Amino acid sequence: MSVSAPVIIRLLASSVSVASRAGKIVRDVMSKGELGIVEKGKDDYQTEADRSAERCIIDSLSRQYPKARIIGEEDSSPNENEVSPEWIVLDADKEVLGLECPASLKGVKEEDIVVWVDPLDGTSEYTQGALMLKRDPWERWKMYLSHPFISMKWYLSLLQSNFGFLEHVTVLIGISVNDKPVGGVIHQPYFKNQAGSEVKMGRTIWGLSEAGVGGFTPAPPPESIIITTTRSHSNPVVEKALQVMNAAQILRVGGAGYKLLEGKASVYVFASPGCKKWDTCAPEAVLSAAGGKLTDILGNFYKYGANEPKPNKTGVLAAVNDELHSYALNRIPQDLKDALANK
Ligand SMILES: Nc1ncnc2c1ncn2[C@@H]1O[C@H](COP(=O)(O)O)[C@@H](O)[C@H]1OP(=O)(O)O
Ligand SMILES: [Mg+2]
Ligand SMILES: [Mg+2]
Ligand SMILES: [Mg+2]
Repeated sequence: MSVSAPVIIRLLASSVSVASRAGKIVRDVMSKGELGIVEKGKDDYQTEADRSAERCIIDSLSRQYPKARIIGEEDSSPNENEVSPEWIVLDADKEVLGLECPASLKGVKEEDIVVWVDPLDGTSEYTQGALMLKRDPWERWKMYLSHPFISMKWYLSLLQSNFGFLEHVTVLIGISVNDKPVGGVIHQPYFKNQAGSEVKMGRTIWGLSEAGVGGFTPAPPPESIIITTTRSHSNPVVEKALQVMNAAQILRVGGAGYKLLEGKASVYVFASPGCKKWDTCAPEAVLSAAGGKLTDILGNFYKYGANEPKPNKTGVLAAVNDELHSYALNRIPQDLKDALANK
């Protein structure tokens, strides 16, 4: 790797490479079928894929950037014996390495950086996707019975969804400096790239403040207001904030990363706690590098320093540009904003 490139560029390039490897781990765990689901809290689950992908990312990055602070959702403490050597990725994406570093980021030191890692965003959709890979209806029913958190309504909607919701799953690596997300990687393990008759799985998107985005072409915003929101963590306040938007359509999809990428919506509204710093750091970096804005429901930016609280207590409001962000912010009633702020 070019040691002359500024550390932000090198770290972003390393993150692009390791995110793809983590995506392969996510697919491999699914293919094996042993998900190892652990309940961390209400509506909050972890699988073998979350744990292994996190070890792959944190071990790979911390070996190369020991002075950066790296925080992962799953809190898996490094244990040399358990890390498979194939999970250590030391190469770096060539396209990102060749980027011109913005002047404001050239002087950033490794110790100034905080990295927020969500090894698998969209865990609900991932576990539900596993059901759909069971072709035998009896096997599928038995697996459903071992997923006590999937309601019958969801099970029926899954049966209609054909491939389940695996496409909503992403791997998120967000890079912050001075509390601000400046670089982000969003990898989609289940994105299908059609090359002739061959299908290659996986796509990686990156964004760097003042430099732009790569790995995809941001679509122009739809002409009418299309909102995206949670499909698995809704409640009456979340619904109230959606009703006031006067939207032409509401798309309910899983994961924080996928909502920002989907391209079909222009605003993301989630008036509830639940998302954490690792859910929003990478998406905020990519969105803002593409000209968008992500704040809480009150219009304040979250801070991404290592000692900041992890939960995004006051929800998420994101839009593809400032104008739509202001529109959505002004529509949310003050009493709803106050209720979230005082929770
Ligand atoms: N109540 C919650 N408990 C735990 N995680 C949540 C909660 N609400 C949101 N999240 C996280 O934010 C992501 C986006 O939310 P949603 O899919 O509901 O729109 C989820 O995929 C989940 O990330 P993760 O899957 O990494 O645990
Ligand atoms: Mg989780
Ligand atoms: Mg997440
Ligand atoms: Mg996660």
